[in-house]
Amino acid sequence: MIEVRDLEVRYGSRTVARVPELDVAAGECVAIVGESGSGKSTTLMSLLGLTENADISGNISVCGLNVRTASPRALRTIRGARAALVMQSPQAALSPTTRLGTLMRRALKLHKIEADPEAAMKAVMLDPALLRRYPHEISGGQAQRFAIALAIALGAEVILADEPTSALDVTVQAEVIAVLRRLQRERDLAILLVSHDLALVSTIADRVLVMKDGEVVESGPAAEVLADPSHPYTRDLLEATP
Ligand SMILES: Nc1ncnc2c1ncn2[C@@H]1O[C@H](COP(=O)(O)OP(=O)(O)OP(=O)(O)O)[C@@H](O)[C@H]1O
Ligand code: NI
Repeated sequence: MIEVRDLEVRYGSRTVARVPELDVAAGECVAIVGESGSGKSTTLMSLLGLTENADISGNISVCGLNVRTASPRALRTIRGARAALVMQSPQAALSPTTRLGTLMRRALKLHKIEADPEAAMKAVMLDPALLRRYPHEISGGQAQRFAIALAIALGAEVILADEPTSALDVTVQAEVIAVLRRLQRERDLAILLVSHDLALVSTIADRVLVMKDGEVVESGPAAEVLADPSHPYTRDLLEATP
């Protein structure tokens, strides 16, 4: 579902992310971990062509679409429905004056998809009654789960999730991860997850990429990398994990 080769993202003369190889198959979860500023979000956003003012080179394919050469229209279809982005603070991306239910129905109509909003809410363990609320009336974790519910309703095949980096949000993250994990199994979703939290990643990811200063310093099966890290940086990251 995701195939990346020789990706390089630059802002001006500065290379902020270099990813030689990144593949995510259906039903698989790949996590990008690394400290703040290591290039995780930049990598994720570049996969949907959402990095503004960045110079990008390399090959990016998402749901079979060549993201770098695709028409704006083809890109919109992928972004809106087939590959869903779950952001660090999804509330900011939702219209503040529109109820969640209206938002979901509009998105379904736009993509000409028939789905039951209440069933989608239940699939992410949210009370369907929340559909009557406005985005500012729900918590950050609920907003992230709503973004996933929206993706589910639209029939997304790929989920790109950028986890909150605040240490205070651990329980919220665990909630969101639990939902993703179940959906991955039930719906054969391809998940690319960005996180700074190795403990969390170890519970869901099949494979891990460890980034530092824009470079992938280590990658491989999650169990192997986390049990026996070969790079000193990964060892430090693990030691810093409670
Ligand atoms: N629009 C931009 N213009 C210039 N530099 C940017 C831009 N966006 C990000 N950067 C830089 O790219 C680097 C990587 O940022 P990125 O947001 O990808 O890190 P991250 O690993 O996601 O960090 P965090 O865990 O804090 O979210 C940082 O040094 C950041 O300052
Ligand atoms: Ni980030």
